Amino acid sequence: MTAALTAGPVTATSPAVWADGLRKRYRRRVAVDGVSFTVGRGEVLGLLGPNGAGKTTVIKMLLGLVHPDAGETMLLGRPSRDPRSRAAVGYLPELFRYQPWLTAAEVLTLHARLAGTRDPDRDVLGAVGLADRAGDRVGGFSKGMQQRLGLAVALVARPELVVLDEPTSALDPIGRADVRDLLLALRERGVAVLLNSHLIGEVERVCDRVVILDKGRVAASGTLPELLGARELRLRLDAVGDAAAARLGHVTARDGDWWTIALPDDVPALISDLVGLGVRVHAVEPGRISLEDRLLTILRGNR
Ligand SMILES: Nc1ncnc2c1ncn2[C@@H]1O[C@H](COP(=O)(O)OP(=O)(O)OP(=O)(O)O)[C@@H](O)[C@H]1O
Repeated sequence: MTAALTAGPVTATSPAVWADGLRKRYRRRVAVDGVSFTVGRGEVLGLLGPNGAGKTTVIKMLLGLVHPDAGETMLLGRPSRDPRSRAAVGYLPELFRYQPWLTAAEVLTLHARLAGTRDPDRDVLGAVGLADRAGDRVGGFSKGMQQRLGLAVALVARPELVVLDEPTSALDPIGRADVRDLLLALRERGVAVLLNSHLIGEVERVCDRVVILDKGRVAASGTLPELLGARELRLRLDAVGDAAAARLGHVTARDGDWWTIALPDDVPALISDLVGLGVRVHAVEPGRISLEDRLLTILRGNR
């Protein structure tokens, strides 16, 4: 993997994140052990892995909050220690507290000034569903509202890369769906997102690519189709004669009335042929293993 990585010159097309051979040890415990990956511009990358896998440590090394023992990182085509790259990165830490005596609007103004932006995004409180709480003190916010504010802080300076460490852990289902829409809107605008989340369904819905960390190493990585394998079709059928069974092609699994086959090029043509051969078709659905199943298989195989 390392050989395929090239930081290249600083251009708008340099990867948003380039990490090569990151290592970190805390006393005798190896937290991160040779992690390399990239996040492209406008790409949403999910970082997955069990507790203690090293995800937060990787994020902190990328952002210059933890000094790596070895390895290199570039953000937006510049070394991560370069203030010009950091100014274009929005970060929502896993654990954070804002000054409880400030209002939400004041927190945003403060962070826009800290980021040195002349053009803060004034609509960002609306984007995270806090438009009507701008004048309220943060000390009175619920956990979920604080997390929404944290997201607004990460976005206020119009970043080119957003790093979100468990952004929805305190959010209700509607809040999670809002964040999902927000991430997809960011991607539309070409903003890159690095998302660390234990909510696998969420990662599966929004991420273009996934890196799975385990015991400080990359256990697997790839696009969802790469990780989840060939797609299949599940059909509930009865009255399947020999000719219909032959028409189904390669059957990968059979459980009573349920048949799982490799996804055919033309599903309607298959169904029409099956009906023509006297088959009763009760259900047709996509069959692909979930990211959760894949993750568990990878992690259990790694024990
Ligand atoms: N400041 C620190 N001092 C000592 N050990 C640390 C420190 N930070 C992290 N570690 C250790 O490094 C390993 C990786 O921790 P890290 O927080 O990166 O994991 P994680 O994948 O983010 O976990 P989680 O999903 O639980 O948040 C763990 O064994 C942890 O105990």
